[in-house]
Amino acid sequence: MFAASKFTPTPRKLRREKTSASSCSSDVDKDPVHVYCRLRPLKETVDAKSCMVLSTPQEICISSESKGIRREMSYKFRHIFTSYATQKEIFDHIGFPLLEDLLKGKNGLLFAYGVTGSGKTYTLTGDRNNPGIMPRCIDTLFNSIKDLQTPKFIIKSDRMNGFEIQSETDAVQDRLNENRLLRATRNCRKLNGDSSYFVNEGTMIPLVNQSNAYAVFVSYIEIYNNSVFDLLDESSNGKTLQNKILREDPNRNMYVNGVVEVEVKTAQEAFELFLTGQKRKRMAYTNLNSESSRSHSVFNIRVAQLERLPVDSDGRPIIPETNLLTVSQLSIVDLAGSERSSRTNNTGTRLKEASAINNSLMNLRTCLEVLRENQQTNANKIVPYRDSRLTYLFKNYFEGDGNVQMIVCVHPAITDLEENLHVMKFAEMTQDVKVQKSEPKATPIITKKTISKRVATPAKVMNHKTNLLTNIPVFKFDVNEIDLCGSIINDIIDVLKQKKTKSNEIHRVNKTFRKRLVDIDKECLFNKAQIDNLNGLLQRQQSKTSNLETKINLIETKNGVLGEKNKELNEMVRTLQNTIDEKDLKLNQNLIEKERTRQKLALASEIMSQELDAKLKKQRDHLNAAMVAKDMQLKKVREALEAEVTVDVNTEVTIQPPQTPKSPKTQSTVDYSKRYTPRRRSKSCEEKWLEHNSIKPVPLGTVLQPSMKKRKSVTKLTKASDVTNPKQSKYCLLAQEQDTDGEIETKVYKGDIVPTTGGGAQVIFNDVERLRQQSPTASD
Ligand SMILES: Nc1ncnc2c1ncn2[C@@H]1O[C@H](COP(=O)(O)OP(=O)(O)OP(=O)(O)O)[C@@H](O)[C@H]1O
Repeated sequence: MFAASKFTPTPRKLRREKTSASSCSSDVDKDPVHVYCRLRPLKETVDAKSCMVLSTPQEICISSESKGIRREMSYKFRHIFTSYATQKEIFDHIGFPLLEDLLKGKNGLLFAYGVTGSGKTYTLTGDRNNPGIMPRCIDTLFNSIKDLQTPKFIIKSDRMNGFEIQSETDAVQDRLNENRLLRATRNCRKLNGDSSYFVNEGTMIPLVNQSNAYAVFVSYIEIYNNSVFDLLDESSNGKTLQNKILREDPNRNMYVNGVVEVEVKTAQEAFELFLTGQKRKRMAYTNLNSESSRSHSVFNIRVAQLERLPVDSDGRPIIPETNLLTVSQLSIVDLAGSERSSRTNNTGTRLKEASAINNSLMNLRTCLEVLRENQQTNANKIVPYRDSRLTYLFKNYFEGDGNVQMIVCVHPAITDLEENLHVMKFAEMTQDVKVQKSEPKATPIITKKTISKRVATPAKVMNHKTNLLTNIPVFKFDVNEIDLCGSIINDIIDVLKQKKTKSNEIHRVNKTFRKRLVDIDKECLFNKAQIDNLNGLLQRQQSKTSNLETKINLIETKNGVLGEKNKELNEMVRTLQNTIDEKDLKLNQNLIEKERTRQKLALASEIMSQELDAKLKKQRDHLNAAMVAKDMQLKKVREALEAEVTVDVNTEVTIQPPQTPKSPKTQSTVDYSKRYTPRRRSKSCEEKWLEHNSIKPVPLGTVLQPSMKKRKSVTKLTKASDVTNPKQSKYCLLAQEQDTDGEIETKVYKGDIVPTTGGGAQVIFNDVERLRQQSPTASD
């Protein structure tokens, strides 16, 4: 980006010497940074009054009142433009001198600084009706060099801050290529008539060196979020612009690597390019400016000057093998406005942009402060140019390779006061910084290719010879040694041949070297992109690894805790296992014991069952015998009853149900003891007696009589139903006999009639009453 010429690298050492020399040089060789101030008209929407008054064209007075305290401050600048100042006035004061210097081969830097919306873009660019400094510079430049321009592509940018001079043949070839490209792609560089900024007021620089041929190149870059982008880069094809890197050339001049530098031959072409770049520039709506620049933009105009080329008989230029090339550059920088987020209320992307803008402006301020301190106190502090792209790109200017000018734009409303005070303070301080006066530097350049045979003319040959004959050894000869002339001429021819061969060889080597350099540069870019990718990958991997490590640590800690728990549980399991084993053992023992007991019981039960069987058999036999005896007795009782014989009352007559021997094996076992349990009749139930008398009983004649309310008296039991009648529940048998005294004794045998299962009944005697009459007179 900075003026430089190839093939004449200044060693770093020399450069350092120069820097130190410059620092020691007297103030006569230095120029202070020229700072101008421009007040813009008050915004219509703001009803605030202006808080600034011009005391003189160089001094501005700012008054403010806060909390009842009135403050007044004044700032001095090289010149202050009021809000009535026209764009032309501004150009005449600032742009014109810069342009003059540019055509004299001197570099210049003009930057506009100020709060957002203060009129920086307006001042530098302007609008259709009021073109700013930049379009006026372009216009004036082309007005001045109109007929002094080199044919296109004679001087060609190598995109590494250098230029090369081409032969006319190569230039023609390039021109054809360009035309072909324009036709094929309808490139936006093709003139489309949009000359929004085109002004032609005919302004010209008067004393332009007429013996030089000029070539003008423009480039347009922006620094957005501290990254550099080429606004004329057509390769982006509407996609996102590629981030460019800043480099130092062999002369330690900063430049944007690979930036597109377009050679323009008319002002209109330059405007077209500017508009193309402007469309790509990042602008956005903010609370304070509807079209706020979100980046710093730099429009570069480079002028390359060659000694005027001779022309052949056809009027075509004759390109010498070497020539002095002077390159100068004017950088017009539209800084993004400083802004306070409290006023803009920016968020998201806008806020990020604002932060990048403020950071780079702050760094610009720091650099200038350090520079001033170094100059004023002879200190040797490091100027932090590298901290932001903006300052790094322009470091050469501040170190003395160009004229630096600043225009401070101010909106004089009270609302902007606080921010304006900061701006003014900085601007005033900047004036104290002194910059080495820049001098034009002409660099010898070797033509890229040998002169085309087609354009060779005697004039050219002469020129060619003149160049080649420099540094040729001097051959002296005497007229007496005229014979030697032939050999001397041969020697001269040899030397010339050698020189030409060498020159050709150098050119070839040079060409190869340059090609290699370009390749290396491309490789470097590619490698850089790859390194960036790899770095990104590495960072991602590193963050992944650290995440994983954290996870592993956590897992290990958990694992340790779980291991401890596991140990405890294992211990518990072992204890429980032991308990289970012990219990199992006991259980087994119990089972064995139980089995033994069961076997014993089975044996005992077998024995008992045998014994019981034997006893049962014995009892059954006994009962059978008893049954037989009973049956016999009953038979006798029946016979006795039937024969109306007196029953032996002492014998209890019981009709037993038939007894079946109990056998455990017989299923139809009947529990007769239960079945034949005498049923007790309810006492409330009235008892009915069956009174069994003799045919003619003797009257009882006793005071007490047997208690039988209801009775049925019979003398003979003829049929079973006499007894089984269910209404009768009591039976009594009256028996009378005479004792030894001749007294009649009546015995009443009482019993319950109990029904039997066979449908019969049995009488169970349970009471005997003896009734007897005794005379009180009878002797005992
Ligand atoms: N001197 C002036 N005369 C008339 N209009 C002006 C002047 N200065 C600025 N303006 C107008 O003010 C508005 C904001 O100006 P401009 O865009 O130049 O501000 P800026 O400082 O570049 O802002 P930012 O830093 O946000 O990009 C524009 O509409 C512009 O036309």
